[in-house]
Amino acid sequence: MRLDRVDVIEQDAFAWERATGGGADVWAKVARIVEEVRAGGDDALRRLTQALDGVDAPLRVPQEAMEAAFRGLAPELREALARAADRIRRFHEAQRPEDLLVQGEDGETLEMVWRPIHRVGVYAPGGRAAYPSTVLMDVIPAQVAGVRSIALVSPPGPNGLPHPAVLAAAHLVGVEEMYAVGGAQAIAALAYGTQTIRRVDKIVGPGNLYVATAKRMVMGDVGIDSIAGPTEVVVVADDSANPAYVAADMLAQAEHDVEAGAVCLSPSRALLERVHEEIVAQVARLPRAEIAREALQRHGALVHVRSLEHALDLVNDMAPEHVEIMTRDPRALLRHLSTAGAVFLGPYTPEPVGDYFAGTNHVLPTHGSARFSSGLGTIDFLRRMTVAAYSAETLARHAPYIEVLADAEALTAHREAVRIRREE
Ligand SMILES: NC(=O)c1ccc[n+]([C@@H]2O[C@H](COP(=O)([O-])OP(=O)(O)OC[C@H]3O[C@@H](n4cnc5c(N)ncnc54)[C@H](O)[C@@H]3O)[C@@H](O)[C@H]2O)c1
Ligand SMILES: N[C@H](CO)Cc1c[nH]c[nH+]1
Ligand SMILES: [Zn+2]
Repeated sequence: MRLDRVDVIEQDAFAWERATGGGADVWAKVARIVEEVRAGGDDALRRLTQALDGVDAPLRVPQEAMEAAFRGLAPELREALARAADRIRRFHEAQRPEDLLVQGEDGETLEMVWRPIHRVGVYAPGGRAAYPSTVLMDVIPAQVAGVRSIALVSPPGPNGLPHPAVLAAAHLVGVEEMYAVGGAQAIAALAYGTQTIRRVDKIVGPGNLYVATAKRMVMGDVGIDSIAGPTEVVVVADDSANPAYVAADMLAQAEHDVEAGAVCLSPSRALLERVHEEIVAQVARLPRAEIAREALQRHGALVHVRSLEHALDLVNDMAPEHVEIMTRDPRALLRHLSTAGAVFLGPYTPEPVGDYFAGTNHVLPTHGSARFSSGLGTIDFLRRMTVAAYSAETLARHAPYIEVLADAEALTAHREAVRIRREE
């Protein structure tokens, strides 16, 4: 999107310039970092932290540092974090899935039971901004699921420790294991382990392109939640929308990162022109104006669509992280919407309510990965197992069919494992 003149484009000309998801350069750089950590362990981690974060910091964050940061927190921030934590906990408790038991017609029982993952690594970003809210979003669902071992990583600031608000949030939710390391090197350490950091079973949490690319690279050796990279918002608005609200919400995501994306789709050209004016006026007042401007220039668009239905078709193709619907009847459009990380309905549900306080999770799939994955939730920290139990009578009833199927695959030992029991 251009900011120096009104820039509204037609639907047919729209191709979303979303963050590339890394590209060959980022992929190659991240591959080098991951290999360096695998081969060099703690020494490599500290070398990379020195090179990329400009500080040589001990890896383990002492418990006292978290406690001291919590004690030093401004009372209003402490209260806001505590209230947000309660709300996030309640919504994630409500997500706990039930075990399933099916009593089969031949006497067998078939179950599906949920078990927590043993050990998870969670990432809280800390490069361009500090994210204490992400500590809550990562850690609380893991605790609700019953995960026994949680390792939190976040990049160090100039004093060698993560930002005080991140440390304080970690103390608030009872984190016992934290490391001052960020970027791709932190993801590699969690995936493969070092002398200090024990490897985990799954890594969750958002981050910049380096973090998101590293998660893609280690996936398979370790579980990951989703590709939660640079943030994105698509606002679907009609002529009843307030252009100042639309602009404010686009800027709220654009200020995260030059790779962030912000798009408005509307059948009203007049609204889009007003949104453009508002963006130009509002961005100038932001401390992070430079980041927001660059993000909008790279990945921003105001798109004139044929109808609201067409707007939703486009959204379902884009599969963005966040969708806001600011129309006369937002709920009526919801049933046409299938593919987004999180949805915010109506003029009084700006996306930052979900970033901080509603109780829904702000760790969400980006770069089109909402096509196949969802935002972080309690279920991401659980595994399911099926359980089958037969009696002798049940086995006798099923054996003829199993034996025929085993013969068809020429797997004689399979047939014998069943037949041997029929002869008891
Ligand atoms: N999708 C989501 O759910 C979600 C939620 C919150 C935040 N986010 C995103 O998280 C990101 C936070 O980014 P950030 O940069 O502020 O913090 P970050 O912690 O993700 O990244 C900082 C780290 O990146 C590494 N790094 C920086 N430049 C590098 C380079 N040139 N080469 C190699 N490594 C480098 C450094 O190690 C640094 O510690 C933003 O893009 C934001 O939009 C996404
Ligand atoms: N909008 C970001 C991605 O969902 C999350 C966030 C954290 N703090 C502020 N915003
Ligand atoms: Zn945000």
